[in-house]
Amino acid sequence: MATLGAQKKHRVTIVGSGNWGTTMSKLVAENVKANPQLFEETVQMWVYEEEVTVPKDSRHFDPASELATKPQKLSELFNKVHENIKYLPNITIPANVVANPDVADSCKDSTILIFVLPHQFIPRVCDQLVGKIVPYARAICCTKGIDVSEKGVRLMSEAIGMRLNIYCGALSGANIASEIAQEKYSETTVAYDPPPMDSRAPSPSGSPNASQVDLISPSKPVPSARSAILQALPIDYPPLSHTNIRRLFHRPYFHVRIVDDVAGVSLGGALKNIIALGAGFVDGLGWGDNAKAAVMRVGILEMVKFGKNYFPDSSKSTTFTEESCGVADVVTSCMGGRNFRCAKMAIEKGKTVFEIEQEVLNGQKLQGTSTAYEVNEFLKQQGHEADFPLFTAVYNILEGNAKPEDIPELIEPKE
Ligand SMILES: NC(=O)C1=CN([C@@H]2O[C@H](COP(=O)(O)OP(=O)(O)OC[C@H]3O[C@@H](n4cnc5c(N)ncnc54)[C@H](O)[C@@H]3O)[C@@H](O)[C@H]2O)C=CC1
Ligand SMILES: O=C(CO)COP(=O)(O)O
Repeated sequence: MATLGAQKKHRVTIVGSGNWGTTMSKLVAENVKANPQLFEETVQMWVYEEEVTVPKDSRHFDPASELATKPQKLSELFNKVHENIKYLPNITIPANVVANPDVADSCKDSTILIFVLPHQFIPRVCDQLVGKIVPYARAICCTKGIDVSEKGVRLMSEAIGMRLNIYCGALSGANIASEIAQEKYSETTVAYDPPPMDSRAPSPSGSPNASQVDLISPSKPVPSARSAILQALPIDYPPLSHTNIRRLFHRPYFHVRIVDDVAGVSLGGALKNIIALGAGFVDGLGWGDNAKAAVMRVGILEMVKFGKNYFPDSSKSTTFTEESCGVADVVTSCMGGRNFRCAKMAIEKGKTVFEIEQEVLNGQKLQGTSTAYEVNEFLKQQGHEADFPLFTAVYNILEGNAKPEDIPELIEPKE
């Protein structure tokens, strides 16, 4: 690891390289370059390897050349042309992002792991990292989804943190990746609130220094199970204070607000994808903006209720209303998100959302479909399906048990 005198620098890995993952690599790479006292210049990006063929109109290759016609490994092509031609075409990514197809190698020695994978792949990828990362690494989950099992519901940040024994915060907001990649202004919400650590790990370079402690809310009790497994960041690293976390993500075109409500931020991102499917269904029927607004209103109420009911100690309803990760993300997702667009197209073309996803997304993944199933499985476990009529209606439409035309009746409060 590179050092600056006695001070080490944080090494950053982006775990994921889809549409948002690659966009995240761009903005983080710009920020590590702008903050060389805090971060190593090279940003690793784990690429789920696949063979790709360069599009005929690619700006990088002569269409007649062998490279333009022969399938190539996505990671190798990325490192050659500094563009993810499959998941974020026509956007140049800074040269300090290095694509790496080996997930353990990409995360080795990194103190900051940024997870940006479709949520269904998170458990398997984390399992490959167990025992392969530095024990005091910190993670931020930019994935939108939840983790449901017979034991109940967990945030993706919890799924990551518990598998890897590290602290994991969350980043979520009204963030359509292609707009951010083009440096169009948007806001986001970062929740970062690791439990306070009593002291920093022993360091050869000196005793713990209060100004460098990376604790954020000293007033919060440390849950004993978590404090037992979490390791303090060694003193010779810059603290991961809110200021430094903000330096990692904030750009002139990407404004960051930091909060401590990891549950609220994570739930907003996950649940809005179900609402966006509902909005797409009514838009696909040609019912117009009033119908869409009705679906959004009911969806927002269910989102707030879900947090209150199932994460009562950790989520705050104000996060949904005041921060980008709540109502604002519902709005943008119901106007231009992939879940909205695919649900709308499914109704217009008389196909299922799953078929449309395969046909039009070129490998990108919807998160609303699996989240609707996961939320429904959890609500069934609780016997609470009727308390969340929109979430239940979206699930039933996906399953073929209800029609989009039934939505007004399905979401009407029952006597
Ligand atoms: N694209 C967007 O506008 C935004 C996406 N997000 C969230 O970020 C997360 C990641 O989404 P994107 O980066 O957009 O991905 P994407 O949907 O564009 O791409 C799918 C990704 O999954 C990878 N993949 C396919 N099979 C895999 C496997 N078996 N194991 C591991 N990876 C595999 C592909 O290589 C690709 O990188 C999702 O939870 C999404 O909701 C959040 C904000 C904005
Ligand atoms: O999360 C997003 C916008 O904030 C992107 O939503 P989609 O996955 O529906 O495109």
